Amino acid sequence: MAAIFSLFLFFILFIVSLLIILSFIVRPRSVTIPIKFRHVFITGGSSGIGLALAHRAVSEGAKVSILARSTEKLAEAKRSIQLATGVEVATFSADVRDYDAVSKAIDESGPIDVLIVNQGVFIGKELEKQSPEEVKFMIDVNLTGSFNVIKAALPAMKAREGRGPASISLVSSQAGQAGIYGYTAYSASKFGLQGLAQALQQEVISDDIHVTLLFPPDTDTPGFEQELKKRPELTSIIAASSGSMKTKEVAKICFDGIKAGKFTVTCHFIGFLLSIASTGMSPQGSFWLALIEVIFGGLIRFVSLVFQWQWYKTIEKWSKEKQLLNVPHLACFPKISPFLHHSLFSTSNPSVFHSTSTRRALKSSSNSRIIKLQAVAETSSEIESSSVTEPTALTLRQICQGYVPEHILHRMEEIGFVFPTDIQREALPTLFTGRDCILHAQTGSGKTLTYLLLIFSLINPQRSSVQAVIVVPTRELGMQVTKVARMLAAKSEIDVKGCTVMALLDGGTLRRHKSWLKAEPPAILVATVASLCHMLEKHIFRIDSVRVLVVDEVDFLFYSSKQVGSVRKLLTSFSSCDKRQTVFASASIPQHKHFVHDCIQQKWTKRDVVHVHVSAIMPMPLCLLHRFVMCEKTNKHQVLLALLESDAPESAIIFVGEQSEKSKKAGNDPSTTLLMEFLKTSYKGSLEILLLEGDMNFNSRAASLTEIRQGGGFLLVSTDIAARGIDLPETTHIFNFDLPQTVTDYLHRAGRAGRKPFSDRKCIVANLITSEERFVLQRYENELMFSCEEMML
Ligand SMILES: NC(=O)C1=CN([C@@H]2O[C@H](COP(=O)(O)OP(=O)(O)OC[C@H]3O[C@@H](n4cnc5c(N)ncnc54)[C@H](OP(=O)(O)O)[C@@H]3O)[C@@H](O)[C@H]2O)C=CC1
Ligand SMILES: CCCCCCCCCCCCCCCC(=O)[C@@H](N)CO
Repeated sequence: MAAIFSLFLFFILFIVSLLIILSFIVRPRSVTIPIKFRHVFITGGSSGIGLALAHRAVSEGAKVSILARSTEKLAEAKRSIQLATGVEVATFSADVRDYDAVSKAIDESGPIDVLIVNQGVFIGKELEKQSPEEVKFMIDVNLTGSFNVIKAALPAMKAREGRGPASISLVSSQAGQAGIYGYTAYSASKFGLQGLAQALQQEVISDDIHVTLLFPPDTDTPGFEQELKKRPELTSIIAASSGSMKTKEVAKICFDGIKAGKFTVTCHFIGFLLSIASTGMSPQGSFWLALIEVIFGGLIRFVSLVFQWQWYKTIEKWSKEKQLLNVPHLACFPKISPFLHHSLFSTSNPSVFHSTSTRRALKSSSNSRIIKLQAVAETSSEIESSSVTEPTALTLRQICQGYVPEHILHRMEEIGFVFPTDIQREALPTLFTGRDCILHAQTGSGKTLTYLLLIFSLINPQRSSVQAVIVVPTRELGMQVTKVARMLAAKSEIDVKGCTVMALLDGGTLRRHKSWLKAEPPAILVATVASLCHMLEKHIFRIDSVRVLVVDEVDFLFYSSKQVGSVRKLLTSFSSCDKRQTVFASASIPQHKHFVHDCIQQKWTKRDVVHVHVSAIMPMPLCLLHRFVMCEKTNKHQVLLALLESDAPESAIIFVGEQSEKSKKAGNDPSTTLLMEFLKTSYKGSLEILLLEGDMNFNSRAASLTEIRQGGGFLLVSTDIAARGIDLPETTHIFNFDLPQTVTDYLHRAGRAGRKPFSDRKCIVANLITSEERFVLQRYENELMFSCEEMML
């Protein structure tokens, strides 16, 4: 007992004396940096963390200047701060890479008391895939740019007199404390700040200037949103070790850290551990923290090794799966290799994540395939088909008999769906066995009817609960799906209880839907992601017991970073893949093997998900004539005008490329706007000129669409995103004012014309290209098997 007591006493004594020693030796001494009435200068202050810091500084009574490149974003930031606080900030447009410009801006702004070097760019990519320019860009902006800013500000900061302690703060990142997969250049640029800061602190301490390094985790800023679209999945998984935070929260913690004059500022507990694990020769002003570092350093190193172990395990797993997924793809086309018309069935590696390619025998009946698919249950499968196979004799009714209620089949035939399309013939038998499916087939191939028939085979109209949910990316597509579902569900006989379909789409009146959902839940719900999540988060209803969850245009949902988080939640938190049947539909699934793999790994679908791919071997509607005109970039407007006059379309869609980030940053008008202006002044024909843009708000999009539907011809200027899922059968001409970025985009665009039923009118797809673009178009021709003839004007 006495031994234990004396041991304890010894321990306490040890700690206390350590603390006393530390309290003497820690340097630099801690200070408080006053903010009120002082000049706070923030680089990158027009967006994200920098903007949030500016808000805080202003609200604490500082005189604030912000610097960034884009004058537009600066003006917007200025407006937002003025709106929130009534105070005007000074703005300076300069690129931190340009020392002279930065220096001029800083001189103009006056002596600085608190300098926050926050600008930063990040492009997460494996080094192998990163261009030397991108590497240089990150080092130049993040590291060299920081030197420029500090160097320009330092003389006046040092010369300030009697204004109390000053601060130079640098926004690093947790990726500046630990190297992270995908961040070679970014991590290097941010690690550089550590060296800069440590050395600088020694150089400026005698001028009472205190250096602070800030280490945020992933933060939901506009810059981060852009980054998320592209960064490797592994980067996201590893970065998830420390979660993500809201911009405001991060800014508050950082600002408090700056005021407290800390050298290292972390944003949460994991960040704190990380800072101790990576502390090295950082100065430490707090003796309490110094004590923790001394006592727990070793233990925290152990924790960091555990993290590393997890990361390396993940990386290993991914690379193995990637190899497995690279099993040669058994895609072959009957037209080219007739001997492969026999049923071909191959299992590759007997591993959990393997993908099996099956070839459809030309005349094998669908039933025999089900048996084959059963044989590989517990593995993901792939059904490949090309659209030039002979149609089998089975009708849609025969395929659906026994699964889909009679009155629905009856309605289906009344509406005119008698023979199955390829995707229906391929997918329905599998879907009826209850397996999850990825429906991968071109626009207009009948995917909607495919999943609707599955839904009707499963729901019980007597039950009063939401039994099927269809998630769509846009309101327009939602309305179309709802229309087809309602047409099928319409009661044909009095005694059959019809099944209700509700459209819960962005821009609708949610309040009315809320009470409807509560009082009488519809059997089928067609919803856009945002509205659906809103309802689920408000606990208006639940989707954990739905029988089927369909995600339509799935690639688009995942492409849009705004929606991706919500879609993931729908798939994994709000419901579980084991309890439902999951169907994904899309015209294009880039890297579909990866996608199948993700589905399984992320538990979006069950492990035995089937990828049904009706490949686009002859995807172009035959009624289309493809043409191109070669012209100079500067001459495109005139050429378009000439084409509109010579071709006299009944109705046309003019596709314009999405505006690049660069051009947006430069403050240019989007090309859609420019083209609209041009047409409005120069086009003398009778067609109504309309604009459809992806980021137009719902009301203006709806307005455009209604105008179109009112008949009369139209000239619709649109981007790819805006035109997704929109059906305008009157279209006779497609003008690719800008060449589409990908082959699938070409297909999507061209597929917008020639959809008017019973019309034998030839429709035109005209491409306005520069001579350099000729080979790109040629590639599309090869891939999609059409030929494009040159047109002379
Ligand atoms: N968001 C996150 O997840 C995390 C971010 N960070 C770091 O925080 C800082 C801010 O990031 P965040 O708010 O997300 O970024 P944003 O992309 O939202 O904002 C970046 C800001 O920097 C400006 N900027 C970019 N390049 C330059 C340049 N060459 N010269 C001058 N200004 C420039 C931008 O304006 P303009 O383009 O007009 O020049 C903008 O104001 C960065 O240093 C980043 O590395 C750290 C950890 C996590
Ligand atoms: C004891 C040791 C504990 C270790 C825990 C380590 C957790 C590290 C996670 C690193 C996350 C990196 C985020 C980068 C954010 C960023 O800068 C980009 N989003 C760019 O904007």
